[in-house]
Amino acid sequence: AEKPNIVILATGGTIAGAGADVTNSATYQAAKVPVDQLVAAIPQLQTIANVRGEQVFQIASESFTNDNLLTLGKRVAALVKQTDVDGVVITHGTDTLEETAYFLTLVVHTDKPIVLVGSMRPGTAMSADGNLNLYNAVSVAASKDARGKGVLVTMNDEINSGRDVAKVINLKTEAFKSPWGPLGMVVEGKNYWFRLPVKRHTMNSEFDIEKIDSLPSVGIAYGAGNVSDTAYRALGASGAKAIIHAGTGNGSVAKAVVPALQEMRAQGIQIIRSSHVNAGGFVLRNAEQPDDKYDWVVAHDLNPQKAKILAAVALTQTQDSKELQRIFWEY
Ligand SMILES: NC(=O)C[C@H](N)C(=O)O
Repeated sequence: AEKPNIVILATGGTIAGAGADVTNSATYQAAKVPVDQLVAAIPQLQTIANVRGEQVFQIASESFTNDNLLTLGKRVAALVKQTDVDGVVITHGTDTLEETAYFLTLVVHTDKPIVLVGSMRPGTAMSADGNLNLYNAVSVAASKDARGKGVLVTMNDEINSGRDVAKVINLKTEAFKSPWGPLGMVVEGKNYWFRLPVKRHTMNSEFDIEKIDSLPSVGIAYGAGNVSDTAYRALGASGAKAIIHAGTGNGSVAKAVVPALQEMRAQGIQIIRSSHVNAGGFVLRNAEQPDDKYDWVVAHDLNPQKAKILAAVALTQTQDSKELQRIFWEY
């Protein structure tokens, strides 16, 4: 049988990082090694697929911007339309990998596998995790059984849904978890699936990267004890079209913050309540705050940074808070 054709789009991150010494697992520079070198380091890739690399960016992912998301999204969308491309792998820093994975889930219309991958240690370190993660990513992207499952993330032998996976711990190689568990495992080039995403994604999404040329500004402000409304008001004054409340617990909002959010909603800014609890928040309408009365939106199970991505994408299409809430339930 002919080998599938896989394109690796490289964007930087620790998987392209380099340290001064093999003992440097945490002290290193991200985004140093070019994609051809990453591919050449794993000759076994060519036994599972015809692999070629493209350097899209060379940046640490904490510096990803909306422009980077749009450029990458448009490149992925163009590639998956090509009959000579069977799957796309994206090497990415881990800090915002969960945002890019969700963004692509929302805006790229394809059933071809799109797999994001990073590493927690640079390739120069002892027990570097990048090569195995990348081998796993290519093997998942090259397999027919990965089709139609939405954008995927392969880290630490797990296959997670790009929708809900998040970086939950730093330094450890077991850094990525979904609150609802992995979709499967990849072991020695074979996939073992256990569940499927039910939220709308890729080919069933109403959003399309080919129709999106800019994303509105969406800000995140963090709830904690003794919080004031300063950050919230500053975001509103800076022109944010939506504010994600990274709330305590159930997305609860401190008394000191509620009036500012009511005022900003009256000015047309969307207020979206999410939760910053570590293992996965889940915010319900009218629990903790009267969302119907205030015309606020809840982020469902999306963490604040994923809620930011969905809000930005949704606001390219609607300014209606009820529509926005529908979208938050469906995606
Ligand atoms: N492990 C990593 O990739 C972290 C790095 N700061 C990045 O996101 O680019």
